[in-house]
Amino acid sequence: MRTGIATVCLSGTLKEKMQACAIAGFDGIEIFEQDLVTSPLTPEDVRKMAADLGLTLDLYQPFRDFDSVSEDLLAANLRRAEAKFKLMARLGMDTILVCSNVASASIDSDDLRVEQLGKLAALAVDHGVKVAYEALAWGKYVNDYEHAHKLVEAVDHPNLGTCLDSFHILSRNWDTTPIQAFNPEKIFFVQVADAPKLSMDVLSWSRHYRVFPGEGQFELAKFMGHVVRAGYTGPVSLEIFNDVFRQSDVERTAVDAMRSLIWLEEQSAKWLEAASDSGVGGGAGGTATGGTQAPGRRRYPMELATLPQVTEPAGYNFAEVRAADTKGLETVLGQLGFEFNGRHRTKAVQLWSMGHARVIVNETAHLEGDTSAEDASPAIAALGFDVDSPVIASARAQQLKAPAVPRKSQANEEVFQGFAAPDSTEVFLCQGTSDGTAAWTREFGEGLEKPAAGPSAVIDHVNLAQPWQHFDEAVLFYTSALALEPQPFAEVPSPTGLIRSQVMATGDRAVRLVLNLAPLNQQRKTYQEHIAFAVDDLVATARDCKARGLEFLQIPANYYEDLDARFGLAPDFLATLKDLNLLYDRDADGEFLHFYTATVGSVFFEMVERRGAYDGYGAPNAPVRHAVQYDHLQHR
Ligand SMILES: O=C(O)c1ccc(O)c(O)c1
Ligand SMILES: [Mg+2]
Repeated sequence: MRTGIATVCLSGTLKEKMQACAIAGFDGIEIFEQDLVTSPLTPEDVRKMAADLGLTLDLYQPFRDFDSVSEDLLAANLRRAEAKFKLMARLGMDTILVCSNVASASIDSDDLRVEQLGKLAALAVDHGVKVAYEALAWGKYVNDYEHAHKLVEAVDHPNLGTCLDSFHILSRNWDTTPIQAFNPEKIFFVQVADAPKLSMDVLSWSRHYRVFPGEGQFELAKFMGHVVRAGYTGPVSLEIFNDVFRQSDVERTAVDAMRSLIWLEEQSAKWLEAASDSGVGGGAGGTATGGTQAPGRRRYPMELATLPQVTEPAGYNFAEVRAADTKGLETVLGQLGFEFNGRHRTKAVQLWSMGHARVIVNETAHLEGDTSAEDASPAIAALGFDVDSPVIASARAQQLKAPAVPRKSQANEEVFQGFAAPDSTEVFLCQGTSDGTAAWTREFGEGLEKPAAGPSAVIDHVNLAQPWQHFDEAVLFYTSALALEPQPFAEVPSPTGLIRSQVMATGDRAVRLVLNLAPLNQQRKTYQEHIAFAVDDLVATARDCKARGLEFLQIPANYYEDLDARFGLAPDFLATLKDLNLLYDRDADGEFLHFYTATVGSVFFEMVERRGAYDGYGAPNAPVRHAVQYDHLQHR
């Protein structure tokens, strides 16, 4: 699959954008007109720079408001087009995107459009240009890709084809199945964009909320499957208008973009395989030679590369918290009922466990070198996940451009494969055992081969605060590299604003990772993150914790009045909840009891009990937690 990206996706100057695209490994780019118009580079400079960087210049865009106009306007539009065709010759580009008219269209006649697009195609021949006509979702008369394609077919000119843009198609809920019957020679270009499903006008949605594939909710693998079945072999190019990407670090965004295409390529191949297995659709493609598909699979002209295959992780192996001064953490873990299992033979780390929940306390400060007080305070540094094959999972992550973080180790010590997540949390790939133990724990203290005695517990979920500019990147990262499935996101009110909360989970919920968008204007170090442990009997656990002197997050009395109003709880039970600062939720699936500890550095802990098939996180209680924590921060 040939990869591309429109310069409009990225921040910086045209030169910076082009360099970032080359570094990220794109085959080609779309030049968004404004990036050229505002650039000090001559078209010849751009052409040379692209050649030097190994980038093809695949599409010049956009050319607006051409069709459906009066005679006078058509003449002006053709003159305008000719100027762009000449410019393209200097750039060494041969394809231009013409989008359907949104502004000056005054005549609703397909016959007229066929005539006018025919004139444009005839002019294009003289300049060696190909015109890719795109139906904008908000086009005045042409806003449906099948309509645009029908016009192209009617013109029937070798220099006129269509541009398929997944956003315009999927935002309108158009069925993509007809694409597979398109003549591939008439598909001049394919643009892919994902988006969260929002209910708003489609223009604003498109201009501000597009995201890279895998970061939104569109069925892009299916869209691509239909494109591949048609027999299309041209570039698959990202065109993402997004307010955040446009102000984020350009090289980093380009890598995020590339990751999304690598992932989409794999997902498209999988979709095709599954669809042919289940006999879904037929399609026009499938006669071609070449391709990297495994034997037995249907072959298509577009080659789709695959990745090392991973299944979802089986569970958390450990969570690691790092602090220069570990006293506060040790105290809280002890009060929660964790057992200290000793220090590592060679590293400055401690192991604490409770049932199958393992917490590593790393005694080295967060950053090496000059460490500020905040960097030295406790923070979640790493997560270990049980996977079938750490080597395969690591290979996959690295092919998805995740930076590797090899863990230093000595002879006879388990070597963890690891990589850095977008928020710099280290993700380690471990091999769990069926009884829930971990072999590496023998490297600690006296040797710990069986789970510690005491209450059974597991890591229920981990909640990581994500810097605002990396949130979408993180969703794609955990989806693509770790096979976690994004759940519908929620917005939680807090005193510092609405906090976007996105659960990433395995199908069996053995791994639940909650990504919270940290409020604006806060440094990473002041984000609060937490690890939640599930126990069988929360009330008993809370009583034990209280007896050991644990500092609970204090829940306001108003909360319990509201709880009683909503659920009509038995007075004894309500009194117990209130006495122990427990929170409660209930839905059709079951009940949820939980409590939080006070915060140490930027970390706090949660204990939960899930009753029945309760699958949530006590969402109605989250605003209470945020408000109390905010209050504490103000007074500390
Ligand atoms: O928002 C727009 O105007 C616009 C322009 C060009 C495109 O290819 C597109 O998909 C949207
Ligand atoms: Mg487009």
